[in-house]
Amino acid sequence: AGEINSMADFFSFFSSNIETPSSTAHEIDCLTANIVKSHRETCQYRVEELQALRWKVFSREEVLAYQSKSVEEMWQRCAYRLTDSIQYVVEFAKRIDGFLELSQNDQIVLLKGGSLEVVLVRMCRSFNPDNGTVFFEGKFGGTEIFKSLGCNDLIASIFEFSQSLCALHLSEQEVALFTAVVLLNPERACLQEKEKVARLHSHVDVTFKNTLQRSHRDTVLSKLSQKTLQLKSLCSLHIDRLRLFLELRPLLAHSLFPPLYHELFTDGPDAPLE
Ligand SMILES: CCS(=O)(=O)c1ccc([C@@H](NC(=O)Cc2ccccc2)C(=O)Nc2ccc(C(O)(C(F)(F)F)C(F)(F)F)cc2)cc1
Repeated sequence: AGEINSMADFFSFFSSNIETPSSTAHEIDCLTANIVKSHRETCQYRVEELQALRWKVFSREEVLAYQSKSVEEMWQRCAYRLTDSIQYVVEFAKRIDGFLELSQNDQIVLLKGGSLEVVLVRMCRSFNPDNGTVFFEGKFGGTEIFKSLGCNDLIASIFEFSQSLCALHLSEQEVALFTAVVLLNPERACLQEKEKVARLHSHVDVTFKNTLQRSHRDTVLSKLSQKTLQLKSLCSLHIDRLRLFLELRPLLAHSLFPPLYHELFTDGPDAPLE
């Protein structure tokens, strides 16, 4: 142990031995309120809006029209839609207390690694489990409208994932906390201040677990950890398919996709998120 021969030693000894105080119940309640508020402000469509639109299902003709579109056009439409949703996730992240205090690099690492995962979790709110349809370009359609993408396995897995997530009947508060936990993942590669992200993550994780336990939904907790693994593989499958698509069309890539989509999902030269 360091000898205390001077005031400097005393302060260095003393400061290195203060336990970082575990967050108080008050801090946790503030964080919960902040995350739920941030989600509500950036969720893109409210659940009530999406449910009120469920009756709007694509007609046979509209389905055929989608199926006769080129691969390029369908990829472009999905990329634009996803980029739209990702912008809202970026805004959600920026409103989480502590996120903007992370280094710019770490903010980008967390968004590159987690934004699509958060979109796919949020997307389950626009999924109708009764007829297996998702809200896309103004109406509800099944996997058949994405046929010309040429990724039926990816689409099928995304729909299955949405179906299984719907079965958990997550409340908006649970979606807010779960997506914050997914986003603030300290295990993302290349984080500069891993401990800082880990502290933020643990605060949200504790909050999320407390919320579920208080509402006697502990079983959901065990299912969600398995969902997180599925989410990881789903997103890497999505990104692999995108890369495959882009590699076959190097010229199209830049003209076809919005810049943010490109920055997040290809390893092109990194540019800071606007
Ligand atoms: C994610 C947040 S939320 O639940 O609020 C929310 C849900 C659905 C959409 C939906 N909004 C539109 O369509 C916009 C609009 C409306 C009217 C005319 C034209 C345009 C939308 O974007 N769906 C949608 C489904 C599926 C996809 C897949 O790419 C994926 F992989 F994500 F699931 C696809 F592969 F299934 F296509 C990608 C996108 C937006 C937000």
